[in-house]
Amino acid sequence: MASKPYTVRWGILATGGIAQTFTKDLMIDPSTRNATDIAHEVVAAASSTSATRAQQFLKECGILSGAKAYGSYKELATDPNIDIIYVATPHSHHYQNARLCLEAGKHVLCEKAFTTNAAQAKILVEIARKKNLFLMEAVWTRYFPLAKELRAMVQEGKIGEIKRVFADLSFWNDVEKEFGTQHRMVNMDLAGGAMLDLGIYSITWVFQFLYHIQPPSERNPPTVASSMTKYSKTGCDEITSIIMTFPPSGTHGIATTNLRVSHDPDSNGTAGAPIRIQGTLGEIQVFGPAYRPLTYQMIPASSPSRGTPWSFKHQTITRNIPGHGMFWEADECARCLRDGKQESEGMPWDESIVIMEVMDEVRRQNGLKYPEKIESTDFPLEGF
Ligand SMILES: NC(=O)C1=CN([C@@H]2O[C@H](COP(=O)(O)OP(=O)(O)OC[C@H]3O[C@@H](n4cnc5c(N)ncnc54)[C@H](OP(=O)(O)O)[C@@H]3O)[C@@H](O)[C@H]2O)C=CC1
Ligand SMILES: O=C1OC[C@@H](O)[C@H](O)[C@H]1O
Repeated sequence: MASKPYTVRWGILATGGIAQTFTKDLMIDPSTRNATDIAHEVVAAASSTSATRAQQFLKECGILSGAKAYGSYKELATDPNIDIIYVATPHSHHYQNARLCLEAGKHVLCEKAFTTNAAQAKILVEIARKKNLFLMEAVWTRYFPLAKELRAMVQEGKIGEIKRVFADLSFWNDVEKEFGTQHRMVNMDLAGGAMLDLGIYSITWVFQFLYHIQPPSERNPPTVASSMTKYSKTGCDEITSIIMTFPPSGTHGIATTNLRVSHDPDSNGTAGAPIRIQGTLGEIQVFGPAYRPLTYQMIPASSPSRGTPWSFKHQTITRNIPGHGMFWEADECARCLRDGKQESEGMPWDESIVIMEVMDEVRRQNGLKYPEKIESTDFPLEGF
């Protein structure tokens, strides 16, 4: 007889767009993705606005009874019936909100970008370590079966020695009209800007191959060269391009993001791959927005002078998703809790910190500072 699934009780902190997408994904029967060992239950949600808003959120997510609705994040953090809290506030608030939950003894899954800077990330990790709690940055893309499959393929040398990764996540926005000055995408008080919101996915694609799957002795932080163009109305970055060089191999990762032109200009994925993983035997191209990869193409290297080694077949593979795809990271959290792990192998603490350090360095090189209050490591602060 099959054993009972390990059930995790979730609390949802904030009621915005991604909180809703994530919560709806949690409600999908795990067996639809062949997961029978774990299960999820949403037991509470909190809104900083009001308990009524939290109640409405639960209803919108299809949770009609049983779950608690709180009008403050503190009440959620101290609810003894919750195992893990999903933090879904703007970047500016992650440090304060995740720390609130950790200090109250809760495991935490915190949206990307993890914090506004590496100093804040290090403190969260230290608290989790000392309190024996699970903590993970919600880089959901890494838990897609497609991403895992590609990491395994590249690690086993399928495309030869890896030399370079290009990754872009950019959207054709009418920035002034769509975001104005207050939207979280451009608001400096909310740590807005292209890099922390979108560029982090480009960086994560580079890191998966040039850092994460490297042998431990060769897993080193990259040197960084970068350029940023600022949005004249708020001063956040609207275009950021980063070249990372990873020692000792000297491989290059080029991560780009842009709020004014798209990685997918015709909106149907036919204009070229936003992600290219290049090895000495060929390359893998990944299609779909960098956060939600759906299709990849394997292209063996070939040239008139060197011929075609045909180490693998030219092929295009699409992996369909039974939902939005955020449940895979939630499943990972459940398995880590079940197995007593404090961090996830797919997005380890050290890597979240190194990525925050890369983004700190890019901001330093380009003179981008967020307001002192949201870069502060003081806790607790008024207004969060
Ligand atoms: N993984 C993914 O695919 C995605 C991740 N994200 C990440 O999720 C986070 C939230 O993004 P998103 O859901 O789009 O944002 P929204 O603006 O839709 O929601 C943010 C929520 O945070 C709460 N909040 C608390 N304080 C503030 C404040 N001062 N200003 C605004 N909101 C506040 C609010 O909920 P309440 O009033 O209930 O407290 C609000 O609804 C970001 O870190 C973003 O990078 C975003 C989109 C996709
Ligand atoms: O994480 C994200 O992915 C989807 C984007 O549209 C969103 O702005 C970003 O926060």
